[in-house]
Amino acid sequence: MPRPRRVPVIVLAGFLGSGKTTLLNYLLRNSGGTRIGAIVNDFGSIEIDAMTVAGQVDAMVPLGDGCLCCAVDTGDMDGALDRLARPSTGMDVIIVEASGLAEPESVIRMILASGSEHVVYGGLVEVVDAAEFEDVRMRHPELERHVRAADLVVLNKTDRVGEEELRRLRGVLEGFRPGTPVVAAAHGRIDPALLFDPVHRPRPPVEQLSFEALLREEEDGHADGCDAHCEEHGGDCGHLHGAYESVEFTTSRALDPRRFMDFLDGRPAGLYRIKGFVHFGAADPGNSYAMHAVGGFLRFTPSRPSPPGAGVTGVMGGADGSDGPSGPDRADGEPLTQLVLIGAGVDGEALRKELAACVADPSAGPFTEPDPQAMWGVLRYVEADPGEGRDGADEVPGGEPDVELPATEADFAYAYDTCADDAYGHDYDPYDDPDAELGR
Ligand SMILES: Nc1nc2c(ncn2[C@@H]2O[C@H](COP(=O)(O)OP(=O)(O)OP(=O)(O)O)[C@@H](O)[C@H]2O)c(=O)[nH]1
Repeated sequence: MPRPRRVPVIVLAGFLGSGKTTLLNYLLRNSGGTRIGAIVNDFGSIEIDAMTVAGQVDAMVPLGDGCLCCAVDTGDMDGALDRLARPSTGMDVIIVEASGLAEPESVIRMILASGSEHVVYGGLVEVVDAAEFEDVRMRHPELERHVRAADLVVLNKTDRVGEEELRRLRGVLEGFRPGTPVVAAAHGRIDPALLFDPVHRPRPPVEQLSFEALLREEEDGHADGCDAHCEEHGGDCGHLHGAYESVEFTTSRALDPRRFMDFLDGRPAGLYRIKGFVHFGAADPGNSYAMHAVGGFLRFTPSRPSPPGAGVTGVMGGADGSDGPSGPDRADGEPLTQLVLIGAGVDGEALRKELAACVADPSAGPFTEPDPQAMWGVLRYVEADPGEGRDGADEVPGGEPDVELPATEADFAYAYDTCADDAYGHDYDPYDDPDAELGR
């Protein structure tokens, strides 16, 4: 009897904010005819990554809160794999996006141990943030182990470092495990054939997987999720997520852009990652923003309106034809602000209070006159979605965003364009530019 066709399962890992979701979305947009199923594991109960991926993928299963690698009960993962891989779905490949704090080896072990006869482990892709790698590995040397376990290393965010630094980093990464391909990329734009067509891969990942290393760890008693191990070690299992906590913040009321920018400017050093969707109500009624902070990096991306009828869960339901980040909405169609903040040694309660203090004055209704000046602080960090488009056709950094700007404010549009032109400069300040000040 012929063996059933088995769908390769690729693990996409990398530290917080390194660009996993960006890369996944790029692959989804540029997959040609390949049918991709995605399993997304968010660290934090608001599934921001899942929201960003849904709508672009053939089938997506969010695995929700907490680190996949900690799950003692692997039933969710098994169920998701089996559902996505069963022959009736016609799936060609499944990508598991691990949380930014997951132990990739644990996730791999889960896949290897899967009871599903329809899947086969397809390799580990480790995404490395070129701009943050050295700082992060000083704090978390275990990152080196993650890179060593990879079958393909994507050195992402190359646009944020100079050529010399890039060469140096490439050397460092190649040195961890000589022979493992290191691919440089900006905005996760790698050749999908590196992942989807094992025949054309530089090295077949399944062969490259170090079963021995995994088995050795298993013998060391650190293989079935980390909970028991964590307990034994007083909560410190050496896994990255042991030191981190996530804080969620949701409000249906608009944020005041000035207060919110003050909050971001003064964020505590341990608060490494913030992601989610923000709306500023009267200050900018035409737009909601996807926002990302990674270390000192901050970006707002105008998000597309949710598809009609998406309701409270936005685009979480799966393929819906939209092709960009789309924020969550309340049942009445008004946008929601939803943020996940992830950090080490942060005071969650204090952060929530500070964010609550950023809520705009309720007397300013959602659609009163826009206040362009209030938005200037935000606009300094706005860029169009650079991952947009297929095959790089319209992937001009800082290109014209596909969103409606406030029609009443030509000045606002001018400031917006000018900031967007400087999307990668980080230091453009409309306050310093007399020409930009009122768009004249
Ligand atoms: N400049 C620059 N920014 C990038 C690049 N890749 C991703 N980003 C931005 O980095 C931020 C984080 O990217 P994500 O793809 O969400 O990172 P992630 O690894 O999925 O994040 P977590 O799931 O929180 O771990 C977003 O603002 C991205 O637009 C890149 O190559 N260059």
